[in-house]
Amino acid sequence: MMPPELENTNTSTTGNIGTSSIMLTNWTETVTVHAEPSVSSSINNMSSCSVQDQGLQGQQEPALSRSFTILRASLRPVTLKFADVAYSVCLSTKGTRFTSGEPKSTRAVLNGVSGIVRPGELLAMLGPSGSGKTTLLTALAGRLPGKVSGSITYNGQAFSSSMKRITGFVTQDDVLYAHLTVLETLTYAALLRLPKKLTREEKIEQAELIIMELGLTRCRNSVVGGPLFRGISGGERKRVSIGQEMLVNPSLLLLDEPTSGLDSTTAQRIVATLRGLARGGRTVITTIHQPSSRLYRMFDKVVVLSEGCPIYSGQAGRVMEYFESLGYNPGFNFMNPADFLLDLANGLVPDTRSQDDQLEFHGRMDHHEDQNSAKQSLISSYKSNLYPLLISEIHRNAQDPVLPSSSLRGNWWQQFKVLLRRGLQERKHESYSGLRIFQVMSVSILSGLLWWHSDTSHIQDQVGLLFFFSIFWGFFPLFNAIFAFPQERPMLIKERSSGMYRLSSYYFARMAGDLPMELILPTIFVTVTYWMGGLKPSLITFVLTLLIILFNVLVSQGLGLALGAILMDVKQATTLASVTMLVFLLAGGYYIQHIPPFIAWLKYISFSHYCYKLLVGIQYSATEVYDCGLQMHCRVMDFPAVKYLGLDNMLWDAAALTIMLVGYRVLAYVALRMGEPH
Ligand SMILES: Nc1ncnc2c1ncn2[C@@H]1O[C@H](COP(=O)(O)OP(=O)(O)OP(=O)(O)O)[C@@H](O)[C@H]1O
Repeated sequence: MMPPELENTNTSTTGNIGTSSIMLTNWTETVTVHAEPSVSSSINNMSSCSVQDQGLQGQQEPALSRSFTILRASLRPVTLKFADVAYSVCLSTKGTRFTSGEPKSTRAVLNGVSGIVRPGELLAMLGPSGSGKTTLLTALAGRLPGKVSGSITYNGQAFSSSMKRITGFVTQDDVLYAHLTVLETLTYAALLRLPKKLTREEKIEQAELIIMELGLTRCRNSVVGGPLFRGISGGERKRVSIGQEMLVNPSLLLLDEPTSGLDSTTAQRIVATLRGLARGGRTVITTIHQPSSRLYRMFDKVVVLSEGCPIYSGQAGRVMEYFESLGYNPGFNFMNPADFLLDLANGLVPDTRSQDDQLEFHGRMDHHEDQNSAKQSLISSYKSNLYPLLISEIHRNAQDPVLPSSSLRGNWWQQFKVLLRRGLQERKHESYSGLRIFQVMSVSILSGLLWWHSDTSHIQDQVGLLFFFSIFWGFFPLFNAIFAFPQERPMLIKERSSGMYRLSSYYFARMAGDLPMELILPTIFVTVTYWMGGLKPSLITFVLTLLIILFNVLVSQGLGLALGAILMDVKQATTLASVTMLVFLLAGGYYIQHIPPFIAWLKYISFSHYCYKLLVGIQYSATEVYDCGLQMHCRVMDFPAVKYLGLDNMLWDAAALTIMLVGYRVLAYVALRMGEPH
């Protein structure tokens, strides 16, 4: 038996591209492409066969030609080799009602998988559901948490940050911003990911080209949509996800089930596009569930998995020959090779004693023992026939070009600006929502009416209004900020895993993006309630009151961001925030003035306490008096609620708030950084 991998040792790169004239299917046209005779030359001459070029051929615009030249220069051929890849997951150790106290166990998800994919090749991973395709793909993308044993090399090197930047990874679930349109989604991706040598206009033009290339023109201005409101269709979402990765012109492109849920024509077009991308000098790997024979013919190589073990790894076109040589024959000629492979991976082997009788073949489906022994036999055939040759090929010292370290992204400031603009656009519905404005306005008018023109003769009421300011503007921003990071987590993981931007530029853009609304609403609130409530009619006191409340808002927002980033779970974070705010409310110094000493320290960790103290401190001067009954005047500073606060050293209170402002935000950043997958 001639092993499929070795028979074509040299054809995978040079042969496939070299001699054939390939048909590259575009969404709008079909172009015959003549490929070049070697990988290096195919890359140098990529303009003749790359996908982007098809759009360019018709347009010939100088800006596009320039951007294309830069993109072409940024393409680095990647030879991916993986040998004996194994991966296990820890199963739950908790004793449940069904598994009372079972000892800790692990489960092998991948076991000894090997293969080679070269630039110019499209490799498909096939196997039944749960056979480990996604796990293998994630491992090859350098994104699998935990220890992966065996070796995975990219041009002979381990996965690195420069490799990360030239790798595109399309996950099975589309992670996209719901409120952005297709054009906005791809434009922001282009602005963030394309080399800094390109101008802004050139980057936008690349996004337009991808839209044309993927047949998304009709829906370019439609919003993507999410679970709560409808947007573009599932197939269009999938194409937008693929487009986002295509935009970076990745040298290595990995896709998890890019065709699932699509009609056969759309699926065919997507695979044709992938094949076109491969022929442009890229290394493309995809998992696929049930490809039609039309699709199957477009793959160069396949890896077939059965319960995490390989039963085949090599040339797609030689698969039938290989299994026939082992004595497995589908029985009829027109069977889709993919169906045959999936049957084999499930242990459903045709009965060789009566090959014509397909009823017999399917009649054996229920025989688990037979299936298991068939799988074992296929795995051992792989080990004895394919594995040794594959391993010697993997270890053969081919001249794998070393990847130069690249820094293609824009600088920190550019990333910050793009992320800020994208964030503002995505969240404008939320930030400027009428409901939120109504909520704040109604509370401010209602409290203005309740405290209508209160004066110092009702000092208890006035102090109560100041306490209400500190508490309301402690709660409101805290609960808004809690959602920020848990909601964005999938997007953050996806984009950070591909090295799209720095965490700090994202973090500062997120904070800056939230600021306008976080500051405008309390400003309106305080302006309305302050003057309606009859507080000191002094412009300076009003401005200082406003500044203290805005400061309090920022501290409270920082605490919300930190809780969200640490727990990354909205439910847990809101529970903890409610308890915290309740403690701050009670320990703030308004409701209880005789707190037992052993718990009185609580007020020192409460930002509402400091805010309240500062508000009272600037509202009343040391000599101010109030009408305390029987036509007597008492000093405000002697009023029990004010006296308890001790207003002598307010600089310390301002310093405490400043420390909290910085501390909570640093904490949020550190939590985000530590929560990143390594
Ligand atoms: N973290 C994990 N914890 C427990 N089991 C896991 C974990 N990761 C993977 N598995 C198991 O490993 C097996 C392989 O999963 P994987 O998602 O790679 O399969 P797949 O072939 O991609 O399946 P599908 O085609 O249905 O997407 C599955 O049985 C899955 O339940």
